[in-house]
Amino acid sequence: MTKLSVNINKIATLRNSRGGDVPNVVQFAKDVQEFGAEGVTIHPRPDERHIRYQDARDLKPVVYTEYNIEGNPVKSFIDLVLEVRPTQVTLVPDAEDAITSNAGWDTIKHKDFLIDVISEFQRNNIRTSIFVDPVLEQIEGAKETGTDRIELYTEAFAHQYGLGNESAIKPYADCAELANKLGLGVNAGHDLSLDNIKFFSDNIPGLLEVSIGHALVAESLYLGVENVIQMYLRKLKK
Ligand SMILES: CC(=O)[C@@H](O)[C@H](O)COP(=O)(O)O
Ligand SMILES: NCC(=O)COP(=O)(O)O
Repeated sequence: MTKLSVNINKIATLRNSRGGDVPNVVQFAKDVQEFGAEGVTIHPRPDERHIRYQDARDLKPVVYTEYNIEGNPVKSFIDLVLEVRPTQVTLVPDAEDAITSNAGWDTIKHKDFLIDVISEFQRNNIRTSIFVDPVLEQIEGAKETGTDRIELYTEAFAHQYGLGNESAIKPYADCAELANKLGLGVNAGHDLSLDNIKFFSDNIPGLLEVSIGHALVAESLYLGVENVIQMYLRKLKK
């Protein structure tokens, strides 16, 4: 069974755009779990433009499913994760000015750094995952770092599948197979959506978890807007 972890970064983005506390990210995390989500993911960045470090702390007591914190392991991020102690930390090599994550780790070049950071988290009983492109050498490199899991970066698949290219699944399926063989758990995320998730999960062996945020929030808007407009109209009726 593949677990669905809901990335709530976009909820924080919406909140921050008005400066208040609407929508409330803690309440949202409680609600998505009530609705069946099997995990909550956040991706705090150093500029705190969406999820803030304080949100990570505030969410800890309410996330009773899997709590996954993603991010680039700069010192402030490492300190935060060690303080909050989520179920899982996912290491992502995103530049500070990147709009969103845009590449996986070079697990060969950064092997020593990753070994150090991963062992520190594991000593503190935090499961580790590292964000990787679907390249076999990178999966072999990931194994060398001692990580518990990998997260396959699915942007390329999502883009190609949207254009009708089903063969874009192949490198992901091959990498998942290799990871299974090497004893690495397999997660996946980025641009997964209602359109592509079934095909993706049907074709990836041993897929343990997907984290989905951007599309899930956009889809929730589209699928909820009719209901909300009707509710307003009912309240406006004299
Ligand atoms: C690693 C990954 O793909 C996601 O964490 C993604 O970066 C979501 O973050 P944003 O919501 O900030 O785009
Ligand atoms: N790890 C991927 C994630 O958390 C969500 O990415 P996206 O669905 O917002 O692209």
